[in-house]
Amino acid sequence: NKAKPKRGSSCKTCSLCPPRIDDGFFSLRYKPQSQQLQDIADTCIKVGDCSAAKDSKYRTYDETCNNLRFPMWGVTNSALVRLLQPKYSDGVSKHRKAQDGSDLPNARLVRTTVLKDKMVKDKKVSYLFSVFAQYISHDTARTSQAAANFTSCCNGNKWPGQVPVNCTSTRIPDNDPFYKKFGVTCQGRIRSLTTDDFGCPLRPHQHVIPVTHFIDQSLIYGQNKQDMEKFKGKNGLLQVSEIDKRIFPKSNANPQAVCDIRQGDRGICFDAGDPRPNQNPPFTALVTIFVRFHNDFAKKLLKLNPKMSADDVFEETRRVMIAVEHFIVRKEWLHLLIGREFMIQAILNYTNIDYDNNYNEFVNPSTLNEFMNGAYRGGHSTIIDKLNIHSQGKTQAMVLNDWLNRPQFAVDNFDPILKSVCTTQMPKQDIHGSFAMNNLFFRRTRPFGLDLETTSIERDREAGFAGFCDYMETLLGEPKINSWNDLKRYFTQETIGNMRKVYKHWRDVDMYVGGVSECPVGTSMFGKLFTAIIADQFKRWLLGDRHSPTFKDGPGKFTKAQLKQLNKITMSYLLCKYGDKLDHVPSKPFEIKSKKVVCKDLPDIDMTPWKL
Ligand code: HEM
Ligand SMILES: [Ca+2]
Repeated sequence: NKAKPKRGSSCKTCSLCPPRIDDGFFSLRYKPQSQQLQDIADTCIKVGDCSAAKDSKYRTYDETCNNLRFPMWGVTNSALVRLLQPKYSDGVSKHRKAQDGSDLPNARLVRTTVLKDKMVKDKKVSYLFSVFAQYISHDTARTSQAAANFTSCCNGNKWPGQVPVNCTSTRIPDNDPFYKKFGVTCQGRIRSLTTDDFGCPLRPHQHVIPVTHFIDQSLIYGQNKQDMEKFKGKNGLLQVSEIDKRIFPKSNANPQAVCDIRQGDRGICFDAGDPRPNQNPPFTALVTIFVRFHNDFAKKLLKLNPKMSADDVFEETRRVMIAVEHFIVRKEWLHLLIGREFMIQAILNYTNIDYDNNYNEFVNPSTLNEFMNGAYRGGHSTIIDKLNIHSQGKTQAMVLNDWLNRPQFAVDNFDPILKSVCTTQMPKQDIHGSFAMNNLFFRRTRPFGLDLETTSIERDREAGFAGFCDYMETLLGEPKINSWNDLKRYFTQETIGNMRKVYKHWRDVDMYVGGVSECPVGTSMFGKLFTAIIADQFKRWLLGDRHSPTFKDGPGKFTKAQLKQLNKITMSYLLCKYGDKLDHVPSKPFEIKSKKVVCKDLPDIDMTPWKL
């Protein structure tokens, strides 16, 4: 069943892309790494005894002892892992230098010259795809910031001369096409935490994330047991808030500090296992759907088994929630991201969920630095600047920048948002970001804001990634790149021309910039490099998880009868059941052209396989 992609077939909107004469990714020399030895970053984490966790059906909350041989793999506050050694100029933490020893070109200049603002719509995929992509990102990654005051990173909006401690501010060129009008010469940013901050003198340093690396709904349940206790309610339920007779995530105890609450607003602000449930209204809506699902399933479980303890109801429901998240990734979502043919190559082709023997204790399930600070940030080009919402015969535009950290919009327009994300075409995953995200981001009441993609370039440099050419040659085994001309294998002429305006040498091109600019390969949304990194990452998460819901010898496996029911909990099921009152939803909600499901015709899942 090895489906072969047609050569250059995915260059639908980009007729100028080169044919992928190397036959796409099927000839990759790159192999997902299985690590026989502890990753060096593991030396930072000490984990105690795993005997209690060994046979438990349930994961620990910080994921310690998921892997019994390497019990620190993927746990909260552990370091990312790397596919390639970094190229820090001092071997430890300082930015990579250009080939001639000078600094790499200014990140904002690279952004405006190579990654230009433009909105191209995807013909196949709905905006819900992007919202779910962010769900996975908040489950598995988060840039933790060093102790610094954001406003101190620039001198007002002016370049401070010397970047203050713990900041990685970007100098905005004086002749910037947008910021010049406003006299802005600095974009502030706080550096991310590294192993050094945790007293672990790794050389070169590595970045640490404050979340469990696994796909495990930690964005709902928290990153450790103590966190979880904050969200656990009575009878196995999650604590929730009730607004206008509907269920939403728990209210935030510090709404003024966490949310953007303006005069006349209702003061709505939520809290969840990851602190970003309020970030944008469609995302808040998706978090709410999963919170509602937890409480509905938990109630049914307790009704069926009145003697079950509240703790068991909570744990079992969490286990189901995680399985549902995994199954949506495997069955409905991942093939749209990296292409079915690549899923097959990476042994990730699940269309029907059944037992497997895929767990491999030598696969490190940790989040890759190249994924978090590289490939997956490319997804920012799929963020919509405004979403048209149809409600009560009227259409209003939700301008995303006006509704960041203001979840009230999601509460007031819950079903209309769900309908809209299913029927709106997603901005295409490509070299372009939106003007709104890359000039106006978080502008609040100002006429200008931040540039999210400049931040991605800066995070690549903080991570010390080798250049794009090194990645292609060393990681993917591509032929040596000896000239700008050789880059024609991967980019359009226009992209190469733009790169040449800012980079002095082709080997200077940043990994992020090259990766996001690459023409797509096969039916993947990405080029070869980002496809390979993302496939490797999902392989780690799905195959390196002892608690995989389908691992046949695993402690977390479901019975056959339970699996049959879980197979029915699809994205359309969740929308129908946990939207407020939707009549119908698409049967494939991540795809624009999809048949309808009439919600009242959709049977509930049968709970009997959970009868004790
Ligand atoms: C409206 C939607 C979104 C907004 C407002 C948003 C905003 C942000 C912000 C502010 C950061 C932190 C930047 C930094 O300081 O380093 C970030 C990081 C990140 N974003 Fe997004 N993002 C959105 C959607 C997405 C999507 C759709 C994806 C993936 C396809 C994604 C993937 C990531 C990743 C991997 C990171 C780095 C890890 C982290 O800090 O969470 N984001 N995003
Ligand atoms: Ca997680």
